[in-house]
Amino acid sequence: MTQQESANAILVLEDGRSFSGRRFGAEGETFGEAVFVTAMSGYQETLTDPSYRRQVVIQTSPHIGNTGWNDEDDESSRIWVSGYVVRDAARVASNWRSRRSLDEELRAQGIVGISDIDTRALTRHLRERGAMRVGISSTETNPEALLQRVKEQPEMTGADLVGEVTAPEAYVVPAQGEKRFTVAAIDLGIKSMTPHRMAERGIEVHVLPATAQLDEVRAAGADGLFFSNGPGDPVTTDRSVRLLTDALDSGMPFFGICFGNQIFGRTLGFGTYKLKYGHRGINQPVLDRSTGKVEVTAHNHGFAVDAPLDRDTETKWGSARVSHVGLNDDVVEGLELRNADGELIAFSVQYHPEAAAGPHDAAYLFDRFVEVLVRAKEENA
Ligand SMILES: NC(=O)CC[C@H](N)C(=O)O
Repeated sequence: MTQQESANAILVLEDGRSFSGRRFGAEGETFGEAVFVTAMSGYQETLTDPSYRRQVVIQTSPHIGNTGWNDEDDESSRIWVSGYVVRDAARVASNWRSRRSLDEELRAQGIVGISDIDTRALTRHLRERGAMRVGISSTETNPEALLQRVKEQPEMTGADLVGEVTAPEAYVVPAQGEKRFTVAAIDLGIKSMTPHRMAERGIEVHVLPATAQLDEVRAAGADGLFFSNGPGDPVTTDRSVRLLTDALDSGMPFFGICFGNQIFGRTLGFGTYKLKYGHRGINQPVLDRSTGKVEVTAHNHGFAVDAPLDRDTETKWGSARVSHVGLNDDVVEGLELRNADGELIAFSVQYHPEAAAGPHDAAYLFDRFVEVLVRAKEENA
């Protein structure tokens, strides 16, 4: 079916604003939190990122689908977004790795989308009013009726979604080359590039379900603990805060990404809050305050840590501080914890050094983790 022949569809925001467009992907009706992504490439990685669970993703880049869908770039076993919104869906997929079109993949996975929407107007609306619930339907023609159902949907604030995305069983990603360390990576919605980046550095990664506690981390023979990205509100992560507290009490090195940064923040005693519309894209500038370098980074977060930028915070493990700051809005983008000797023992970033998709400026953070593991091993030897 060509785009011209495809059926009409509607999109309705919870504040009543509506748009009409065309069905894209599966036919049907879907709901979620409306969020916009500014990346101009990497839609396959975006769609398969488990952190987008229960979110309807709007691409600000106007042409989507040009490179089709391949068998290599998935960041997990499936598409997780609850809906997909684009301006102009590519009619022809053209790439040597493409196996099928984006529309075919969305349909095969039952993902409802909409195209031919004024995504610029929609994004400006969300920037002004903030992220909100949305519905998309190719079966309903009455926006008022869809609006009623949008208002019945749960909000993202308070949402506990990790149980819907975590691995049911533990699995191992082997180290590449000589094995130097073992790390237990708690799967809160992990992207496959993350264990890959560690494996490239000689780390054997034991990916554990989100329910894992310290005895399971120990049983894996872990030299260090890692917390992944993940969907939902960080206030729902008490179980993970307990695990991280136990791990830090036992002197275990820690590294966290995104949701992992928010959980580290809570463990250090900081609060979290919801951003007006979040950071989602692959060209967000961040300052590493320890080196003064600016890096261009991949982001996907709707919540952030509330920690002071101008002073250190004393904890029972040592001194905590904000290590990275977003240069667009001064949002906390990283945290670090140093012991009484000033040595780094645990750290995290709010953004995505695994960079799938995105620039590789922040890859040094995996090397930083290796340095922390090396020192901890030397001290325990
Ligand atoms: N990618 C992530 O880990 C996102 C963390 C959290 N769900 C947020 O929206 O801020």
